[in-house]
Amino acid sequence: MLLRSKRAFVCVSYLAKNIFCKKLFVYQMTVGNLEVDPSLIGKRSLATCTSPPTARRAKKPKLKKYKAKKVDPTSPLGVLQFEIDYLLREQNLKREDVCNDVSAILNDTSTVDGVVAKMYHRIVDKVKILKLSSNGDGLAIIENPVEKNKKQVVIVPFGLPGDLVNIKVFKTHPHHVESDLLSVTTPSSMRNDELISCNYFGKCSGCQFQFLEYDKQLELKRTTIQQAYKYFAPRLIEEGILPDIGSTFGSPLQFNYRTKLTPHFDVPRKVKTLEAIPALGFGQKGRPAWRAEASRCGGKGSILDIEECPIGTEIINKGMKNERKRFENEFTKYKKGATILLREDTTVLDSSKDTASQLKSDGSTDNEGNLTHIETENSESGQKLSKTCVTNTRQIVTEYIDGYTFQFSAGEFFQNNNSILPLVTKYVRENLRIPNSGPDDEHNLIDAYCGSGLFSICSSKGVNKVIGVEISADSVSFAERNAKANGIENCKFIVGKAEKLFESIDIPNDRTSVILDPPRKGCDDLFLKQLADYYPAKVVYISCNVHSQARDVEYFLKSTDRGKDYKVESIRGFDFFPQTHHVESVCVLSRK
Ligand SMILES: C[S@@+](CC[C@H](N)C(=O)[O-])C[C@H]1O[C@@H](n2cnc3c(N)ncnc32)[C@H](O)[C@@H]1O
Repeated sequence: MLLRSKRAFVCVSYLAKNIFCKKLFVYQMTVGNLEVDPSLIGKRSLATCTSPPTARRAKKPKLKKYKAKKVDPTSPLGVLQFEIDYLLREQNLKREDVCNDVSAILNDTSTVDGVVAKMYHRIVDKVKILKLSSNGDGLAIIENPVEKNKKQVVIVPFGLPGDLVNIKVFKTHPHHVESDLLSVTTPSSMRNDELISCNYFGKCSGCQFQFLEYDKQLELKRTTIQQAYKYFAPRLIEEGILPDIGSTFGSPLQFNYRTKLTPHFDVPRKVKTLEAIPALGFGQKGRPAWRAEASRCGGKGSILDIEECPIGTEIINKGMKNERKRFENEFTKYKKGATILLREDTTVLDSSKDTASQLKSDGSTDNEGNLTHIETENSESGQKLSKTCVTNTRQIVTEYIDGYTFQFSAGEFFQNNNSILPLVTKYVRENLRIPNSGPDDEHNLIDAYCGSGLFSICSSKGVNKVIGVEISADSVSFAERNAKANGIENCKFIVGKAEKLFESIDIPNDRTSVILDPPRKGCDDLFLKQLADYYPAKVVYISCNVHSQARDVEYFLKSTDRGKDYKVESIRGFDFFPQTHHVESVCVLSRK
């Protein structure tokens, strides 16, 4: 009866060192209005029982232990730890003020379904969003529902600083909780929901910023870079040796720019044959309720069923439509989940010839088996172009950038927003110049992490020698082919880890600039040490993870033998991914 009325007697067994002296405390609690001795919670887990304790010696319950996963500090979860610390400092709080009793939730063996979890995972009204994380989520401070002297740091996706919101907390971590945004009661001055152009925005994990004016997005990305250097290059900040972070370069296209999308689907384990078509699209971000439009779309699973993506290019969206149709007919063949590749492929058309005869034979086809293509024009050169959508990872894709032709395997790395690439390659080229050099002075380039040769080739004019190094043999073979196809003879490419470069380097360091464009995890210390020993005239470091870039720049300047001889000339962001939180950062280093 008591249980029905949502009242339970919760026994908190306080497992002190001396088990014989174990005291059993009985606390009466009401779900959502708990009266418990807070000093007990947090020390041991809560165990519930429906009958009063007897004199018999209770069996020592096995407690589940919370195991924190090791995270790379420059990964989103790692960066969040810095963001929490900074937020706490601003709010005059300490880590211990916001720690959650995760083991109490883990060991919630209540017969009244998850009593402890229910206390933590509740609706909270009128939450003021204080900050934005680098992941594009709102951050706020709320009361701890169990330990009344404590608070909680809460992550609110789609919450903007200044918003007053209602949320539902659904997951507890040691020093933060996750929530869904239920409604915005008072909007932030930054928020303009009328700008949202996608039905799935607010539910899909792809975009975070569609409700922001573009200038505001660029400003926020600059803040992300500033914060990243604060967290990961504190010595450089303390010494005041970093330049102001420049304004972020915008993307010429703010929608329809992504030349690659990878929708996916899941097949539940143990299902032998699928009976209904699974959702095909992108990951869902929690269970938000703040946008009625989004709530109606995409289904309820962890993968949203997505028909169209406004940041994808036109041909990618056509390809997505074709592949969804094909999936409708073929889904029963799949035993496991999979990812579908959609990659834009471009052909320059000879206007004197028939278009159909110039199209490549492979690519996404419509219901009737006809290759789907669109015809368009290069706004700069006026060339007629045909676009198709490639779905086979091994197929060769062509892109035209800066007047050069690039080919690569559809499944290998290539930048995803070709509208911004001419701006980026120009900026990199200009910043590679060695100060006080004349046009006839020797100038060489090293392109570490060169992929299929984008920066090597776009910077090769007027340069004596370019050496690219790249771990993927496939990408290197394309880099070689691309140099040849563009009539470039001064580029040489090496397969291997970036540091392999220094094994047999034959170009003078004083006349050499280095391009670094590593993957998200950044450069290895070994590579940075060898780079400093090589002592190049300039370094241009391009990064898709400004946090690992900041860490590497501090390491290079402060922990390598010759790093102290360098200064940071400039740091600027490039917005490769409008509407999302991502930002690319370019840092230029030169000798003092
Ligand atoms: C961000 S991509 C840049 C590629 C190229 N600069 C571009 O813009 O197309 C990073 C590249 O580094 C390569 N890579 C990853 N780890 C590497 C390593 N240890 N040494 C050399 N290359 C590596 C990847 O295969 C990938 O092509």
